[in-house]
Amino acid sequence: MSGRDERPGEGPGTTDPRGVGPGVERQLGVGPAGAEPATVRADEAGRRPTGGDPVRHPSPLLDDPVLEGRAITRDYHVGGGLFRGAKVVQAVRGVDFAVPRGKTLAIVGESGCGKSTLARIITLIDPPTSGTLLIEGKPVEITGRRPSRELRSRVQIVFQNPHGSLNPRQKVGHVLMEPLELNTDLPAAERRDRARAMLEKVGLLPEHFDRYPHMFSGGQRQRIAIARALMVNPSILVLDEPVSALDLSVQAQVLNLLADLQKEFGLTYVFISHDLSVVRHIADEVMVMLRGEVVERGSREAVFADPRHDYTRTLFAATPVTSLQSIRARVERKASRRAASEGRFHAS
Ligand SMILES: Nc1ncnc2c1ncn2[C@@H]1O[C@H](COP(=O)(O)OP(=O)(O)OP(=O)(O)O)[C@@H](O)[C@H]1O
Repeated sequence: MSGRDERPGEGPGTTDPRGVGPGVERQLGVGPAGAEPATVRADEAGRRPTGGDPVRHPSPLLDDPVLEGRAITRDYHVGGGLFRGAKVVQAVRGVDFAVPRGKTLAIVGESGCGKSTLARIITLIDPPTSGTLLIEGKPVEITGRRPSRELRSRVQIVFQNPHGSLNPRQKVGHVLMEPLELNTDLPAAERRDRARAMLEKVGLLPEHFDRYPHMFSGGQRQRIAIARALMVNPSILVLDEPVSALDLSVQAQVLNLLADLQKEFGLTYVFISHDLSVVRHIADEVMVMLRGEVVERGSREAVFADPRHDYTRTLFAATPVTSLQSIRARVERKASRRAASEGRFHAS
């Protein structure tokens, strides 16, 4: 999704990474003359609102959801000053979703459609302006108070950029143990054991505990970020473009790892991506967003086989959907071309 880096250590309960947290927003909310803020859609390029009900394909996945959103809306108040009212940007509008345990909901849509905003709401970083978020069947209160430690540990997030999301000054062991320090009362020895075991779960080695993030490749760093997210035993993982900063062959490895971890821990994923090849590989359910609203939703098979909303069709037409096998084949072709040209170089 966005190319921006998330700050290290950011997690549930912190303010918005762009610096407009709920507190600041409240200050911006009312202009001096008490005028109502002007309300605009997230997209201000003069395009028409989408309107209408979203296309809903029949979905077998909606029973017993572990994560549910009902009519979630998020407004941001921007601009304004002493003599001007703030403008309200509706980043997310009336969004409903439901994901059962152990399944993957993919959220797709172009830049600015509200994917990150929704991710921050689901991970309890940012409260919705209205609507209800339910985690494991329990509604999350929007009271302005920080959600409980227990609740925050149920949902964790992995960001796009493994370089930006790991503190370069902290050893991997520290990076992994930090969420346990913040969210649990586990003794230090147990925290260490759990961190070493988690490194193995994500395909790294226990001795990597004492190394620094810069000593790892991009794919390995994303494995570290995944391990950190799993340290507090979450039931839901929000994966915000988790492989888009990686090379194609590494993408496949990380996606396979995510699939294995999902099976092993019964994890529920919310997978945010603009890459339809990846979505086709990993999603059970697909939700297409446009300008803050859901325009189409359904099982992966239904949405890919029969996209009904004009926007979904345009999105699919603009992005050729390739299978992971064909990505791997492309990578292998590239590698063998490289090997052949190196051979020529050495022969000359
Ligand atoms: N903190 C904020 N303050 C003001 N406006 C914001 C804020 N966060 C998001 N927005 C606006 O809300 C809309 C949705 O943004 P969001 O980042 O959720 O979209 P996105 O689909 O994740 O886009 P991208 O893929 O580019 O990150 C955009 O118009 C954006 O400018």
